[in-house]
Amino acid sequence: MEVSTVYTTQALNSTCSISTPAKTHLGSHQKQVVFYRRTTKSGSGGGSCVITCSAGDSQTVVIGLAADSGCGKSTFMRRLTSVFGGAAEPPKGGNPDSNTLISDMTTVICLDDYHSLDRTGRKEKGVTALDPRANDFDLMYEQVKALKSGVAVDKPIYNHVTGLLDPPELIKPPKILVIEGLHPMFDDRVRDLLDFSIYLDISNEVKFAWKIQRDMAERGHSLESIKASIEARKPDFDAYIDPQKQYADAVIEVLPTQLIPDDNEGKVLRVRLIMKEGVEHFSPVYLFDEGSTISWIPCGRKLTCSYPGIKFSYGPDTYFGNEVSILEMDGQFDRLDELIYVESHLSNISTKFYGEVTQQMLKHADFPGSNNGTGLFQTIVGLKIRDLYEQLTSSKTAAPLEATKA
Ligand SMILES: Nc1ncnc2c1ncn2[C@@H]1O[C@H](COP(=O)(O)OP(=O)(O)OP(=O)(O)O)[C@@H](O)[C@H]1O
Ligand SMILES: O=C(CO)[C@H](O)[C@H](O)COP(=O)(O)O
Repeated sequence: MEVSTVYTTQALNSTCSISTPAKTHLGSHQKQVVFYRRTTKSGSGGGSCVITCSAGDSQTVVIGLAADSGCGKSTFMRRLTSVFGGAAEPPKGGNPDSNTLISDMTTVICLDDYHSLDRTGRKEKGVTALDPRANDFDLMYEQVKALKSGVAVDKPIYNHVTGLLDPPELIKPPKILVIEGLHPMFDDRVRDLLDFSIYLDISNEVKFAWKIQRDMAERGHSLESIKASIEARKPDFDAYIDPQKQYADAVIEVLPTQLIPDDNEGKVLRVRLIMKEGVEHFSPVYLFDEGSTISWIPCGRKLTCSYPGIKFSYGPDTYFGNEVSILEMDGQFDRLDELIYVESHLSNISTKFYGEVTQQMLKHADFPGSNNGTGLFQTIVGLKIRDLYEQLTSSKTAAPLEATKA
């Protein structure tokens, strides 16, 4: 079923006038946001209008996090929001099945909320949720653009419990907006709104091991049904989700270990942090010496390692034609407090004090991946995002001063 709800865009602390779309001359403090009504099944109720607002000074920094379902987005988000301090919670007094998480600094919205077809609708049309035809990219673009410009929106909610589209919830523009889900970099208009983008690239073998662990243990699914669901999603995953990694500023790639020959357990992981060079406000992390090619086995007097050990690598490379730096960790930590030894050999990690990475990792030692490169690199990317946010916001406040000087 398609949806006939009208989604409005509300201005926060702003004066707005609504008109039909037209070329309008905007004052320097005015923002123009076009919002769309979804067309009903009969075709009525569609169209668009324009809201012109005098928005506040603060602008929202927008981060995109793309990954397939069950690939660690929620875990990554918990690590990221923790870097900014304060716990992230669903909107107070709202829909208990809301997918949104709000903390002092961040609002995380799940792009599943832009499914234009509910579960029955997808079944009727024979499309998966990964298919662009099951998602409303016009609305996603308009609402992310509005939030980025300081304008609140009524965002739809996709209810994962019922499989239905619930009435919308009000989202106010936060300091940092994270859009996480299947398609944050699919639509070029949405992609252009991102200040930084991350792709979690989990290899098929590892994805399968994680899904089995979660869906069999926590959701009572059978091995056969898990296999069937992964297979059914694969063509659309390959066509629409995976290609987004070429646009990401940072990719966390998770592969089976190379330290155990023919390992098929998926417990020990080789994790690669692929960082694009030349991204404004983001300088890649390095090991020992920037730009060199390094291989490092830190096990010994200062780092306890049991079989199969730990190996780090670092160096320049290319990825989808772009220059990148890649930091790799294969293996897992025995003692998390000894991570400080590794941390002290990494540079450009954007910590505010010595040992901050280790402190963050210890704080969330119970999160999945805390003993390997997934947790380590997610934490580092969280710190890099904090740094990017601080640079972006300080350059915005510094701009008028520079203008005065000139
Ligand atoms: N780094 C990791 N190491 C081991 N297992 C992990 C890791 N990250 C996630 N998992 C496993 O994958 C499951 C899904 O993780 P998470 O909920 O963070 O993913 P998600 O992408 O948000 O999933 P969904 O989109 O389905 O809600 C976890 O319950 C855990 O079993
Ligand atoms: O990929 C997904 C989430 O990222 C889901 O498969 C998608 O949202 C469809 O949800 P449901 O399982 O409720 O049908």
